Amino acid sequence: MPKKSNKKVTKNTERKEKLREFANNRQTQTVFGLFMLLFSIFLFTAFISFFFTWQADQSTVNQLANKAIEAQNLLGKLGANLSYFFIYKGFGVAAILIPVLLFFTGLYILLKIPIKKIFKSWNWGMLGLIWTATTFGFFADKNALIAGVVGVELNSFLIPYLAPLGLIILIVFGYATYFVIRFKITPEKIKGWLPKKEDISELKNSFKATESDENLDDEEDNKDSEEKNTSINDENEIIKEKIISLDEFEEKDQEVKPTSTFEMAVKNVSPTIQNHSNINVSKKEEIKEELKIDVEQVKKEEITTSNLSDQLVKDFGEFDPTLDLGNYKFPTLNLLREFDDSISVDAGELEANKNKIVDTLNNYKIGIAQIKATVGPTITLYEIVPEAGIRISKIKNLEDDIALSLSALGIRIIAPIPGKGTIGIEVPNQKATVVSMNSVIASNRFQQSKMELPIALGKTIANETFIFDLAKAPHLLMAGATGQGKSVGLNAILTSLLYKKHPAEIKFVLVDPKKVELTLFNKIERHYLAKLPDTDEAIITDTTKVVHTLNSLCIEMDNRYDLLKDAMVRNIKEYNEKFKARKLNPNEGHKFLPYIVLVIDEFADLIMTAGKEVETPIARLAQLARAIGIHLIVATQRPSVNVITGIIKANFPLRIAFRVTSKIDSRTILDAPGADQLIGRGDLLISSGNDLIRVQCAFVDTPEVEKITDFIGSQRAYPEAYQLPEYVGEDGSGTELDIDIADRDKLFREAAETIVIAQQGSASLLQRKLKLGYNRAGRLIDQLEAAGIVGPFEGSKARQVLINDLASLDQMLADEKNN
Ligand SMILES: Nc1ncnc2c1ncn2[C@@H]1O[C@H](COP(=O)(O)OP(=O)(O)OP(=O)(O)O)[C@@H](O)[C@H]1O
Repeated sequence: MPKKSNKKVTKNTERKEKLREFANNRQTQTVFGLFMLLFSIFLFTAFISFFFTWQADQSTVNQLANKAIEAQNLLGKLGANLSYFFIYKGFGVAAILIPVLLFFTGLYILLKIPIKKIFKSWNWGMLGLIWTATTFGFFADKNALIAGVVGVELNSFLIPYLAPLGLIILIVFGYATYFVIRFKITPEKIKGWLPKKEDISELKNSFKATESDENLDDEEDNKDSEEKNTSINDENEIIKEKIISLDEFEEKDQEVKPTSTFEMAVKNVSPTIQNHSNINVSKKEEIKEELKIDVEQVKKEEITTSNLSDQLVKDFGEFDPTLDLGNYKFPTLNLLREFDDSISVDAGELEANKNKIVDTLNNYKIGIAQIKATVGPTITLYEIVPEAGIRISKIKNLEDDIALSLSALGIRIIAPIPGKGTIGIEVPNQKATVVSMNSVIASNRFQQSKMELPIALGKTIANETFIFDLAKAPHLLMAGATGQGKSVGLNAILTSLLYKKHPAEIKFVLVDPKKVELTLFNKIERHYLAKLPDTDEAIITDTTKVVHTLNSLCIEMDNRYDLLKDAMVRNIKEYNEKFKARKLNPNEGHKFLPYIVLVIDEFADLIMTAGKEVETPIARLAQLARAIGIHLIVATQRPSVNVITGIIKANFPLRIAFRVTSKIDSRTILDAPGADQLIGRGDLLISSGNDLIRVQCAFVDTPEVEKITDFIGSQRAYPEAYQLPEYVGEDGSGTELDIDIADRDKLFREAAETIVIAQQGSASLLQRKLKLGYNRAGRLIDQLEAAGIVGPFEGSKARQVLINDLASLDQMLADEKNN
């Protein structure tokens, strides 16, 4: 029962919410406002017309449906009937107020004047209606056309109680109250409208400017003649002079500055002032009292309680970036395969391993006080507490001996386990359990995570789902020997993001030199991928394009920083929040910024072919892009120092190592050994700063990725992939060809011969044969294309060579020279 009532309540609130949305919609308001406006004009016309045609139209009353009857009213039968209802049956002449009120209501709605004002007008309007009807009823001798039934009835009701005189008093009181409250008319205000005494005296004063001193003196003399002697009078004269000039000084608002004579006078009279100060002060007060200040009523400035952005949010709600693909459905869990995730390590295996560990250690005289096993999906962690006085390094040195006695690969000793005070020995299970992508995606940890870019990588040794936030990472470096699970790991990362982020919130830039690993994601190009303008494929497989894309991302980064600076925020999260709250104007170039995740598979290959050209923009992005939402995931097979250079390493604090072949490789990636002792098949170590965590990567295979990309790809998409800013190479090689013969590279002829001999139009051939850098080789190919020696760019295929042999080439170049 309570559930049912809860449902009812939520339904009701939903309905109310929808109604409120509808009412707040600006279109609804405009239509309603217009209707009010026009309806008021309709009523007004009908009412006026009614006063002239009411007699003729009497037959139409209540005969709306009767077609035989015609109305004289300008607005037909409906006008006649409405007028009859409002005027005759209602308020008489006062009913004119109704269209007036409707008119202002419509106007208020159209101009978005707060609803409070509309209610206020109607309150006063209704009061005015009743009162006017009552007044007309009284004076028009209960004529229903003038006073309406309401006016007549009110009169009939009130007169027996108040008698006509009482009613008049009541009516007058009513009007007076109306004016006092509505227009704030108070006795002071009325007094203020009358000409003031002070004004008159001021006028007089101005006429008698010169005489005023004497007059004042005379008055004083009369009043004080008995008390004061002549000397006082003389002194008073001087004092008066001072007072008047002081008043003038005050009146003229400092127009007249105290002059030296004035100062002199003050000095001269000062002793007398002291003697007769009482008289002088009271006189001054008298004069001052007469000059009362008329304080002008300052109109209260209208203020709005909400600013523009709040108003916009109120009217249209927060900006919703997902609205363009409002019906987008996130991939469902059933697209991912379910495995039997239950870990089955039999007790015998655990006991046997325990005994072997204890025996091996005993052989080296290491006593164990305690041993505990934690069973994970692929390995079991045996935590041992050695007896007091045993050196940890002694156990660490026995790694190989323990591995030998357990006759198992991938034994790793963690001595001590950070924060635990025990020594860990990781022993692979005989039967590893596959961690399904389904289980990690379905885990509460992932589903309820509030991270910006949550990634469910797999399960830890304690069989807990391991999640990290790519936004905080902020870049990820992955390395591992071939066949150890890197591609699966990349797919797991991409899948996690696809399950959590709407296409409006994230875009991927995928670089796949192997051309086969990420092709499945082509299906979601228009949903999730970003690409350079005027390129066909969103997934980048060609080194030139990689360089252009990386530089384009750098431009995007700079643009985004400009936007952030404009918006006065520090990172993309704050920026997007501000944009959603409609505090940033799209007309000033602001837009919702999706996260951009750049995934590079096979980084080693890129460094080999393009060297500095990729390293520099990658380092720039890695250093600066974290705040503006561009994150890098770089994977490589070859974790050698010339691939993972110092500068790259320094900017990729989060690193994942799958199994590698040597300790040196492990150190290159993780700055620690251990990756060489992993067992492969998705067994990985992830390091962020000092911590090394062993995780079994979730397994997602190609059919699953295909199902997910099919699911997303079949839905409505954006018209095109997210466009990255255009990048034109320093030499313009991004778009244009070098046509001018004079600008040709010195090695042009040599390059042409190499290409013609090999009959293969590729930049890498030139790089190898002529020992050139990628840039120069690329430029040469462009020049060869402009000269008509090689054909246009054909994606992954080498360019066609248009000259068959050296003789034809010589001929062609000679012709070119002659021309
Ligand atoms: N998490 C995992 N769980 C179980 N098996 C895995 C896992 N990851 C990888 N494997 C197994 O390892 C094989 C190779 O994985 P993957 O293709 O990802 O390796 P790779 O490192 O990308 O290799 P290459 O560099 O040659 O592309 C997979 O076909 C799969 O059988």
